[in-house]
Amino acid sequence: MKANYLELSGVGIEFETGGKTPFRALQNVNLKMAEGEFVSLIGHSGCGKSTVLNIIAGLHQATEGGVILEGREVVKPGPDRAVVFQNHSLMPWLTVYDNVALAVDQVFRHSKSRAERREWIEHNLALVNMDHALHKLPSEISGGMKQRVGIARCLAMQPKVLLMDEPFGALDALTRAQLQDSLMQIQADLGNTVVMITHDVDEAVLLSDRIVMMSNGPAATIGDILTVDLPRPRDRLALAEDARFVHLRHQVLEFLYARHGVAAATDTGAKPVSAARVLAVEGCDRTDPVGRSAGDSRAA
Ligand SMILES: Nc1ncnc2c1ncn2[C@@H]1O[C@H](COP(=O)(O)OP(=O)(O)OP(=O)(O)O)[C@@H](O)[C@H]1O
Repeated sequence: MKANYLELSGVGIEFETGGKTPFRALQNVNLKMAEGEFVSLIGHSGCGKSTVLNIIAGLHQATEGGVILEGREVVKPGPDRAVVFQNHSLMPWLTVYDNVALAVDQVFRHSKSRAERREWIEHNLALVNMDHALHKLPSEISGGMKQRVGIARCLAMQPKVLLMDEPFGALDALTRAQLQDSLMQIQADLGNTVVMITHDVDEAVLLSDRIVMMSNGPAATIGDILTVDLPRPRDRLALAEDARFVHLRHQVLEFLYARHGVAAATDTGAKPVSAARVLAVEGCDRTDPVGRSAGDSRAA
């Protein structure tokens, strides 16, 4: 396993706003990831998580600093980095099989025979338990199933890094839990290097090796990094009662609410809400969507 497999050094970005002053979204973001590591990005809405992911994906260019993947600078998108978005991005006119085939043909047209590609597509759909629906159209399967196909499509490209932008954010709690378990199993089997954005504190602790907690923007940066040293495989039911899990969860909440309370609270001079209060209010028994307003359609 390579230690500095993916490295962000001194990453900053300014966006043109149309006015005189550009908007500085990120400043001095530094992160080194090992091969096979699972890292979650968490932070309040609008702090810059997707921007970090897009810079790693090569969809945005950093204004300062840069990203090195396996010794090479990332300057544009490439098949070595696959992105899973919150809402599946399947082609509605293609079957489940053909949606995955599109990506597989692009990457393996010259290196795998037609029969090998067919086997590979079916194998990846089996990994996410979707091999029973090869010939269905996206409109004929559920939201969770579509998301499974999106994940299979990314896995089938054998990317060096899997980038996931709130992959389970739009799903109901039961489907989300099933997909989290599938993802843990797949990562245990394949050893993928994963960067995942989430607003769900429990999800971050359950899935990650490390949780990167971002400060509020503008000029957001990494505020702290929490190592999740819970042994694998992880069982969600057992962990719910596990003192270490509860402690890690509390540390994330402490960062988000006590140390980096929402901007509205600090702007008005009010004290940020304490993690203890959040836990007390929520009864400490549920997932904590971060930085979502009541009107936000993505709220869990
Ligand atoms: N292309 C762009 N042009 C101008 N500003 C942008 C652009 N993309 C992002 N921003 C701004 O940069 C900041 C970070 O946005 P980003 O989408 O990365 O946040 P986020 O943490 O992923 O938010 P959320 O959790 O709500 O998805 C925001 O203030 C956003 O308005």
